[in-house]
Amino acid sequence: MVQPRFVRPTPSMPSPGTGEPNSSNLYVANCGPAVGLSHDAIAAVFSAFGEVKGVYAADDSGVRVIVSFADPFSAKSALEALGGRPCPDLDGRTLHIRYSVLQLPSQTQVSDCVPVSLADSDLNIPGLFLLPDFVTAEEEQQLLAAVDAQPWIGLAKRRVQHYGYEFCYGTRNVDTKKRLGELPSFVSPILERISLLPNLDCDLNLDQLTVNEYPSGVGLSPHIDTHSAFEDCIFSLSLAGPCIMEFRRYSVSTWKVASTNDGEEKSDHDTCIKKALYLPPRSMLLLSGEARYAWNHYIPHHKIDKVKEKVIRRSPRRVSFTLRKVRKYPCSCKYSQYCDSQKQ
Ligand SMILES: O=C(O)CCC(=O)C(=O)O
Ligand SMILES: [Fe+2]
Repeated sequence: MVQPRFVRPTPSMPSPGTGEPNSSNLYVANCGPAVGLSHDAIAAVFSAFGEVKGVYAADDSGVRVIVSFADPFSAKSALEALGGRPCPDLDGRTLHIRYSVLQLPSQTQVSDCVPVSLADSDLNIPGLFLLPDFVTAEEEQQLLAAVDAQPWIGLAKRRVQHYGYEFCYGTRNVDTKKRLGELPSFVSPILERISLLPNLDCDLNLDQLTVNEYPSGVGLSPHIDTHSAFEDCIFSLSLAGPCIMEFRRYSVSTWKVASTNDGEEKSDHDTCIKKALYLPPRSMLLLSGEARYAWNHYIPHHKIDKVKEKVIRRSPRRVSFTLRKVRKYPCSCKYSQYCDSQKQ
C-alpha cells in the first residue's frame, strides 16, 4: 500500500474558518513523534471530532502531520476547536492547523523508500543489535500456540496482549501501581536466554511483556518507547513473519523545541536520518542506549517490502513479543532532548 501524500493548501485555496470546510484532511503543525507525540496519540485526540482514517507524517520534520478524517465536517470541527490554542492532551502544545489536500499519484515523490539492511552493523546505530535465530522453529510454534490460547485485546488495526503491567496507549505509559502479575511461564526460556547475553549494562529483570499481532500491511507509527515508562534495553522478538523496521533520528527532536508563531520550523530543520532493517522471524531485536533513547522506531504500513532489490510480500501475520523493565524512578539518560522525565 502506498501511503497517501497530502500537501498544505496554497494561499489561493479557501482559507480555514470561513464558510464551508474544503477538505477532510488537516495539516497540523507543532506536534508529532519528534516531540514525543505518536501518531496514535494524535489520532486519539482528533477522533473526538469524528472518524479519523489515518495520521501521516506531513514531511520529514517529525513535527508536522496530516490528520485525515472520514468527512470534511469533522475536519472543520477539529480545526475550529483545536487550532491556535494549547492542547492539554498533546502536552499543552499549541497546534497550528490548516486544511490540506490529497496530492495526485503523478505528483507523488517516491523518495520515501529507505534502503533495507540485513545486518545490524550496516545501520551503525549505537546500541542496536539484531540476534537472528534467537528461538528455534519449534519454540516459535509453541510461543504462538501459547498466546493464541490467551484472550487478545482488539485495537483499531492490530491485536495485543499485556503481561506484568498493562501498557496504556493513551499515555504511552504503565501504571506501576497496577501489577497484573508475573510474566507467563511460556516466556521463561526467552528470559533465561536474555539473562545470558554478554556485556549488557542494564537491568534484565524484565517484568513487562506486550504481544503484538500485526495482520499483513499493518505497521506501527514512529515512536520512542516512553523514557519514564521503561528502563534501558528493550527486546523485541519477531515470530510468524518478518517485518521491516525503520529507525528515524529527527534533527528537531526535542521536548523543548522552539517554534515560530505559526508553528513552522525553519527548513534546515526539516530533516531526519532514516535507516531500515529487515527483522526475520525468530530474530530478537535489542534496542539499548542511543538506539533506545534517541531513535524513533517505526514499522511502515506496507503489504509489500523491497529488500535488496527483492520484493517481499508480508506474511499474513507477524507476532512480536516486546519485553521491557518498568521504570520506578524518573529517567536520567543523557538524551534529555528526547526524555519526558527531563522535560522542562
Ligand atoms: O512489534 C515490534 O517489534 C515493536 C513493538 C513496539 O515498538 C512497541 O510495542 O513499543
Ligand atoms: Fe516501541
